[in-house]
Amino acid sequence: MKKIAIIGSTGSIGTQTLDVVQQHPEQFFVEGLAAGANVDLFVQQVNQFRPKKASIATKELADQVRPLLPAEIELSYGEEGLIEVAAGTEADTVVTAIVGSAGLPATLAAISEGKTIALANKETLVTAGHLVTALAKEKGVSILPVDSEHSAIFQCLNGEHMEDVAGITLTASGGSFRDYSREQLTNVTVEDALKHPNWSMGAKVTIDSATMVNKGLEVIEAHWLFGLEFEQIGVLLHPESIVHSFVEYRDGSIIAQLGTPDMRVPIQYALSYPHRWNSAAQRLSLAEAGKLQFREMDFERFPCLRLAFECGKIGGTAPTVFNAANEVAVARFLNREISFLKIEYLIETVLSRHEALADPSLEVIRDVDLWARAVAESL
Ligand SMILES: NC(=O)C1=CN([C@@H]2O[C@H](COP(=O)(O)OP(=O)(O)OC[C@H]3O[C@@H](n4cnc5c(N)ncnc54)[C@H](OP(=O)(O)O)[C@@H]3O)[C@@H](O)[C@H]2O)C=CC1
Ligand SMILES: CC(=O)[C@@H](O)[C@H](O)COP(=O)(O)O
Ligand SMILES: [Mn+2]
Repeated sequence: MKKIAIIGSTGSIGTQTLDVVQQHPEQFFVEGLAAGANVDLFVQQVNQFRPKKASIATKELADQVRPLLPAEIELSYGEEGLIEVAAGTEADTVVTAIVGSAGLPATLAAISEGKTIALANKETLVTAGHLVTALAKEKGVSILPVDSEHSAIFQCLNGEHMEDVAGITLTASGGSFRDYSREQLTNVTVEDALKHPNWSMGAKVTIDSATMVNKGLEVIEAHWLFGLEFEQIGVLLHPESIVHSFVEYRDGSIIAQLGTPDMRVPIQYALSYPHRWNSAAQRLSLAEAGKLQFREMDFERFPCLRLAFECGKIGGTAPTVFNAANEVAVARFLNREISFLKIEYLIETVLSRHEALADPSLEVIRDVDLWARAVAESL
């Protein structure tokens, strides 16, 4: 039986992780659940799964939910609560389903305690990939990808030798505005941006998908997860999201992973690895799919992807700034303070004011992250 803790249990990845748990109740014990502000769902989850420890975003929310939870459950809150759930239980695996670099301290704490990480929270690897991977190496901890593209690459690498890898290609749906010209992007709305063509996901990653920031974050995520140079990582537009990504080997062979777009499959694989279990996901019929389309990525149309590659290659604090500026820009767009196109303007402007620092400590990452957020708020 696997003991798991989930940070971000009330979100899209968190709830689908609990779906997987419900499909295979004999395989799991839920040790810890941490949520943000979705009180109703948090109370329901804690009462249903009876973790030993639970956490919610603030003291006020914790006071509000305490009477609604079984007395024996240890309830905490805030960043310390997240750390308690991620690192302070008997869980052997922590699913990082929280959004944003807010997940970094709890992820580092979980790794310090030797817990396997099922990583959905890509922002932690973007903002501090060198620290996360170095600590994981030191502690002998595996970081198993949940992100669909990285799960695909992980599956395609199974049993192979890294020195035989020529390169990998991440597929990109193109997001909500795939076929819009840049001119057409001028007046798009939040509602339009939230309509992803293939995946049902949280708001932030859906907007990231429309700006192509998501693929940029994923390129940097792949660099850290698989130890590849940025020159070995490509991106291809694939509107159907059926080929989840692929690896090219030095003999010219390409190995791809395919399936219908359903996050329960990569979530489950991170938890069942190295085994595979039954899944309720809809089966893929290639005959029904008929044609699959692939197109070259247009870096003029999607400048945030170009910026992400540039930041990844510069390294140090450049990806930290890219990520923090984007988090603020997306929040401001969702809050209807700025237009869609201003997201990329904010990222580019904040980056232009930053001189990247090499090999930053956690303290420097925190300071730079705060600085970038303040600048992005002020523009
Ligand atoms: N959704 C998807 O299909 C995919 C997502 N990912 C990645 O997975 C991560 C999660 O995405 P997704 O599930 O879509 O996001 P959601 O917005 O749906 O969920 C985010 C979760 O994090 C919680 N949360 C947010 N801030 C805090 C905080 N400060 N303290 C505690 N909990 C917090 C939320 O709590 P609450 O709702 O209670 O406020 C919620 O449970 C992201 O990094 C995303 O890029 C990767 C691949 C696919
Ligand atoms: C499901 C998943 O992994 C998302 O991160 C996905 O990648 C979004 O799709 P696009 O970024 O390709 O639009
Ligand atoms: Mn993805």
